[in-house]
Formats: sequence, structure tokens, C-alpha cells
Amino acid sequence: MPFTFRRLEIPDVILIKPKVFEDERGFFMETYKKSDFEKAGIKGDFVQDNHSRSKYGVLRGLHFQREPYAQAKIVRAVRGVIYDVAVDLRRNSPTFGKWVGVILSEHNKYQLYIPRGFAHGFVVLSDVAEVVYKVDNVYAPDYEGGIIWNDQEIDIDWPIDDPIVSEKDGKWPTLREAVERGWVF
Ligand SMILES: Cc1cn([C@H]2C[C@H](O)[C@@H](COP(=O)(O)OP(=O)(O)O[C@H]3O[C@H](C)C(=O)[C@H](O)[C@H]3O)O2)c(=O)[nH]c1=O
Repeated sequence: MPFTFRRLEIPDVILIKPKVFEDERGFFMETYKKSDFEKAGIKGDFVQDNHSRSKYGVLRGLHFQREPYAQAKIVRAVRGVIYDVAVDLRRNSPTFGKWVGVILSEHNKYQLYIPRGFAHGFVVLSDVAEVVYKVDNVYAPDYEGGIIWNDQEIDIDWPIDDPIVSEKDGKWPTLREAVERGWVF
């Protein structure tokens, strides 16, 4: 089995550990296999791949696309180290407003599956990090949504106190405001 899958404290969020084949040349690993991922409950047609590079301390998030362009994501760090966070925005979920966070890195080669209905963000813990991720719906800028990264009610335990955020990311609403706007799922 080239992958192992572990459901996290929010069970719909799944940590994926690939089987890494190392030899004197370096390593090889499969990074995605539709049949194995579907057996693990990761369904969906991943139609777009994204790639971003960020320097130490950059926080990108908390982002999501609103319906009908909600996106599930399969995220990994191909360079450096990030702390990757998913927040449950599904209004009828028992874990609504709760978050999970994991270290994804070029070293552990882990991936995180984040279903539709979640906000996603990460902060960079290495000098540089490159993050690649699959999404199961195309980019729809008119439907982008966000929650402010340091929302007091969500209370994410970010490992960096004073991250670098874009002007846009500094202006997202709180979770409570997002609910009022109907931005939840
Ligand atoms: C997301 C996206 C962006 N862009 C363009 C739009 C901007 O001109 C430029 C940077 O976009 P943005 O600042 O939104 O990039 P991030 O802050 O990395 O946003 C992403 O970061 C978090 C962590 C996510 O989970 C989302 O995938 C996504 O919101 O790329 C595109 O052309 N296509 C796309 O799919």
C-alpha cells in the first residue's frame, strides 16, 4: 500500500503518509493515486494544481471559496516546513469552528486532505517553503472568502506570534461576521 491515511481530531480531515523509496540516488514516492485515495474516503475530481513559495513567517489564510465553487484540497510542502491548519465552517458539523493543525514538510512528506466546507491556511516555519496542492474546483475569485487568521473564537495556536500577512489577509472577517454574511457551509 503506497499510502497510509489517518483521520484527525476532525475526522473528515485526513493526514496522508506516502511510502518513500530511498536509495543511493535519492528517493521516489507516489504522491497521488485516485483509486487509493477514494478507498480512504478522499473522493472528488482534482481539476487544478497550485504552487506557492513563501518566506519565513508568511501566513497565507484563512481561505476558502464559497459555494458553488467550494474547494477540497490536498496540500503538501515540497520545500521547507509549514504549519498547516484547517477550520471547520460547516454550520451543522459537531466540530463547527474547530481547527486542526499539522506540520507538513519536505522531510515528513505528509499531505493533508481538507474537504470542502473548511477554511485553510498555513504559516512558514523554514527560511522558505514551497507548497503544492490539488483542488477539486477551479479558481473563482468572485467567490473567494476568508476568516481573519487570529480570530479569538477559533483561537488557532499558531507557532509564530507576529506573522507576515498580505493586506487582503489582514482584512478578512471574524468567524462570527462570516456567519452573518452567510459565508459558512
Ligand atoms: C488561489 C489562486 C490565486 N491566483 C492568483 C490571484 C492572485 O493574483 C495571485 C495570488 O493569489 P492569493 O494572494 O489569493 O494567493 P494565496 O494567498 O496563496 O491564496 C491561497 O492560499 C490559501 C492557503 C489557499 O488555501 C487557497 O488555495 C488560496 O486562497 O494568484 C490564481 O490565479 N489562481 C488561484 O487558484
